[in-house]
Amino acid sequence: MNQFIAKKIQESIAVKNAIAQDEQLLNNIQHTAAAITSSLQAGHKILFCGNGGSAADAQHLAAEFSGRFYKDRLPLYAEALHCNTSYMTAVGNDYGYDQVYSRILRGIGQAGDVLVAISTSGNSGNILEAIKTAKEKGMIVVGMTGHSGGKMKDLCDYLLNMPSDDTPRIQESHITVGHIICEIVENNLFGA
Ligand SMILES: O=C(CO)[C@@H](O)[C@H](O)[C@H](O)[C@H](O)COP(=O)(O)O
Ligand SMILES: [Zn+2]
Repeated sequence: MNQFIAKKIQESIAVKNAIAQDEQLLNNIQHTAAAITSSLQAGHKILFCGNGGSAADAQHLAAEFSGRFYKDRLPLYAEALHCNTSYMTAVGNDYGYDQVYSRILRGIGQAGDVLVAISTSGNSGNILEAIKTAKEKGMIVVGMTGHSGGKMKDLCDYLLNMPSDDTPRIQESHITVGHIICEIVENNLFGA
């Protein structure tokens, strides 16, 4: 059993090592942090969405911005879109689950806001609909996906496609990269 556990840990490390050696992906992470910084500086907001574990990741990362990360500093405007269960159950029930994120974006999304769309497959219907609406609104779209990017591949302004096809390993890297982006943005806005 310990061998199995050690193998899983090595697999998680291998994905992170591959990110650290991928100059293009590192550049995309850097550019994403710059875009989020500029959006917040201009008074816009950062909205996150995902399903299952990626909803948890969306909520986790939004809270780093809106609550605090390393620094005791002003709060930043960031939200995860799934947190109102009355909204999610009503819109899922009345309009269909594919509409749950696009509908709220139609209400609150504004040009210049950033949507961080998290999907390991890149193929979840509600995430694809959210991206479509965000683009119609003039929002900036950051996609966090697995290696192929799925259908999200050509729809995002910034694609952070983790070099793995294994859902949990992709999610672990999304959180690592998300934390790094939070740290860069916090340093940009409040000093290193
Ligand atoms: O956390 C996990 C697996 O680690 C699951 O809850 C997973 O997030 C769900 O199956 C999602 O529905 C997968 O959707 P996606 O990442 O392909 O968009
Ligand atoms: Zn999971």
